[in-house]
Formats: sequence, C-alpha cells, structure tokens
Amino acid sequence: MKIAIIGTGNLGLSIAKGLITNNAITTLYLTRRNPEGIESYAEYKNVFVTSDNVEAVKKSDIIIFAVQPAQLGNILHDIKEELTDKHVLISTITGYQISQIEDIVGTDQFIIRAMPNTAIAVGASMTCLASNEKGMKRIKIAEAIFNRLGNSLIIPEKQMQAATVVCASGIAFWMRLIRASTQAAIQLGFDAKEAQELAMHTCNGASKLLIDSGNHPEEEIDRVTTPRGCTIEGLNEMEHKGLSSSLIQGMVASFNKINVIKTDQK
Ligand SMILES: NC(=O)C1=CN([C@@H]2O[C@H](COP(=O)(O)OP(=O)(O)OC[C@H]3O[C@@H](n4cnc5c(N)ncnc54)[C@H](O)[C@@H]3O)[C@@H](O)[C@H]2O)C=CC1
Ligand SMILES: O=C(O)[C@@H]1CCC=N1
Repeated sequence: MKIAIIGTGNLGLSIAKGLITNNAITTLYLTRRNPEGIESYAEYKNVFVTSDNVEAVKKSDIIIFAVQPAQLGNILHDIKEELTDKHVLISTITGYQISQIEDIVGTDQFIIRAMPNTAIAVGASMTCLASNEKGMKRIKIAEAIFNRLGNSLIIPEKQMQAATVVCASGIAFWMRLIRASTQAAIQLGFDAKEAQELAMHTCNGASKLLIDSGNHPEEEIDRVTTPRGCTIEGLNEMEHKGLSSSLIQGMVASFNKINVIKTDQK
C-alpha cells in the first residue's frame, strides 16, 4: 500500500511506527511543517520525509490526515486538485465531520474517519471507523490497515465523539490508573521499577482475561473477592471514594470538551 501521513506529530508518528514495524507499506510519505525532527525515518526502506503535502498525495493512494483540527481545512484546499479516484482519505481529526471534509473536496471522494490511539505504534490500537457513502466501498481497506495495527470497529459517524473519549483519550485514562497503582505499590514496599512492572502486567492480565473469556468484569471480580477478604475491602473503599464515579464523570467532561470544528479557513 502506498500511504501518506499528512502531519507526522504524536499520533502520525505512532501510526508510522506501527506501519513500518508491521511491514504494512509499499511506500510511506511522512509530512510535517518542519520535517527535520523526523529525518531519521527516511533511513527506512521506501519511507520518504517531506514538508510537501502535494507531492505526498500525488505519490500515494491512502492519505491519512493527523494534523491539529484547525490545520486540516487549509491542507484540504491545498491538495484537493490532486485527488483522483485512486485516493482514499482517512481523517483522524477530532471533531472534524465528514460533511465538512466533503464541503472542501466534494462528495465524490472515498472519505473515512478513523479514531486510533497511540498504541498503534506497537500494533495494539483500538480504532473506530466511519465513512461517507462513497467511502463504504473502501472501508475494508481501512479495516485491513487498522486490524493489522490492533483492532477496529465500524461505527456510525455520530458515535465518533464518544469513540474519541473511550479509545483515543482512553489510553491516557488507563495509563493514569496504572500510574496510581504503581504509586500504591511503591508505598507498599516495591521499588519503582518493580512497582510499574507489577501494575502494567496485572493490567494486561485483566484485559486479556476479559478479552479471551468474553466474561463481564464483575463475573471475574467475583472470583477474586474472598468473603471478608482484602479485595472487597479495597474495592469498597475505592468506591466510597468515588472511583467509578470519577472515571465516568471525567469521560463525560472529556466528551463535552470536543467541539465541532468551524471550517472558516480559505
Ligand atoms: N495524539 C493522540 O493520541 C490522538 C490525536 N488525534 C487527532 O490527531 C490529530 C493530531 O494530533 P497530535 O498528533 O496529537 O498533534 P501534533 O501537534 O503532535 O501533530 C500535528 C503535526 O502536524 C504537523 N503539521 C502542521 N501543519 C502541517 C501542514 N500544513 N502540513 C503537514 N504537517 C503539518 C505539525 O508539524 C505536527 O507535527 C489531532 O487532530 C487530534 O485530534 C486522534 C486520536 C488520538
Ligand atoms: O486530547 C485530544 O484532544 C486528542 C484527541 C484524542 C486524543 N488526543
């Protein structure tokens, strides 16, 4: 696959790492305003680094946009004359609706929205996908790319805002919980490195157990909570302090922060 990533910052670079490590490219163009910081990626075979978005679009079939929301409009205006029927446009931009992309490039383009997270760098992103009507014909290509770099789920576009919080921001929420667990482990006597190892792998195990068994978390928790034991004591104390409630409220606050981008450029 000939892929271009327009905007190789935090997310774009994570996608690039995933694509390169998983051997998922024929050619890969990486663009950013000041490409010096990612020059080292040009050492990989068939990877090209440039600030020229038009060149990247001309030389690629799959165009992944990973710029800040306010930057997308101008970029679409710059590249729209180069778009042909070979191109599939994949936008990871938060709050930027498909209809707003269509307003600039037209409805006769394959347009897909993708919401990955930074674990795409290690092939472990949960990525949600939605498309315009024409893009349905190419959604399998997007699925193939993102399934190679983790898991994907096709959703209606109206759920993209929620998917952004649960999956894209979600990885930060889980990492904060891992950090808190690490801090507790240090307080309970482990050194910092061991503490993080215990927290990370326990988190991984919980996730794998639910994925492999298909069980509800509470069914697995029931197996851990010995009556009058230490686990239920800890869980109840956490709930008295609002663990579930604060996580839910934080995710709703995150959801409410996402605004629909105003397309007033050019
Ligand atoms: N960071 C994350 O974990 C996630 C981010 N997103 C979305 O991805 C987008 C990018 O986010 P980040 O990577 O965090 O931002 P970032 O600021 O780290 O990266 C944006 C990159 O775009 C480049 N850029 C700016 N103007 C450009 C232009 N005209 N041509 C080419 N490159 C240009 C910048 O130099 C920068 O490297 C945002 O819209 C965000 O909502 C979505 C899911 C997860
Ligand atoms: O924090 C943000 O706004 C972006 C979108 C989801 C993850 N990072």
